[in-house]
Amino acid sequence: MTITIGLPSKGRMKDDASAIFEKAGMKIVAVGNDRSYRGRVEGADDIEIAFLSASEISREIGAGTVDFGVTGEDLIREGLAEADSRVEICARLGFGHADVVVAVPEIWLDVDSMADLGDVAADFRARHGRRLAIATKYWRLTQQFFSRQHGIQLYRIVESLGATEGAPAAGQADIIVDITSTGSTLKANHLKILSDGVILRSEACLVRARKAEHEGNAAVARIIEAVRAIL
Ligand SMILES: Nc1ncnc2c1ncn2[C@@H]1O[C@H](COP(=O)(O)OP(=O)(O)OP(=O)(O)O)[C@@H](O)[C@H]1O
Ligand SMILES: O=P(O)(O)OC[C@H]1O[C@H](OP(=O)(O)OP(=O)(O)O)[C@H](O)[C@@H]1O
Repeated sequence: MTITIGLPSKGRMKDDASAIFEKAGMKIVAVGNDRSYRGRVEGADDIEIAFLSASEISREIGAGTVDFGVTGEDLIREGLAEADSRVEICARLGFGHADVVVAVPEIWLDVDSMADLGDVAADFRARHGRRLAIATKYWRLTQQFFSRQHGIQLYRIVESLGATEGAPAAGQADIIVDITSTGSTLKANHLKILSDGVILRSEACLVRARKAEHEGNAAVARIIEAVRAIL
């Protein structure tokens, strides 16, 4: 069986992901020229590398078209329903740290927690004639956190594909759910994170598609062991 590993082809995780594999004794070499989206591991003919974007990796692992991948936990949990039954997080890799958070305008002085936000959502329609609007690209995580974990049902999600932090000032939404690492984008947009508003602490992970053929496969076990050994 050939084992396919999805690695980031671009973006902030690209270099660190390749470096982890190299450190673990799996040197990645491109097949063909530098712009090729296929690679292999030196000395391991049974491993193939597919270079994909971080969010494609999450999707392909869910579909089982790659066996392993390196991507952010946020993209796994946002991209896949019932993620834990479909994929295994084999290792947390120590880079690509970012938190998915609920942030509200700093001037909402009496809103500090999800309970406070629940109160605001409950009488938002009476006060403003519409539901509380949340700008985000994290639909699934937002719904799980608001509806299932906090019992907040009265809101509307406004899809945002970029510059999410600007949505409240632009009047497109009231609050946001987005990723933050240093916090400087939130600050620049006068937003604050709620005290219990961290939905997920994400980082880059080695993720495996749960497949029957992996059971008892020595090469699969070796890849996991090699990566874990250097962390
Ligand atoms: N400051 C940050 N902003 C956004 N994402 C970050 C940040 N720090 C780490 N990450 C993580 O990086 C991953 C996304 O990486 P990147 O933005 O490089 O992907 P991408 O190449 O843009 O993918 P795609 O084009 O498919 O969206 C996510 O898992 C995210 O959690
Ligand atoms: O907390 P901070 O350190 O300020 O980082 C957070 C910001 O960084 C990312 O945007 P980026 O500009 O990287 O663009 P992208 O979302 O298109 O990757 C992310 O979407 C946030 O807006």
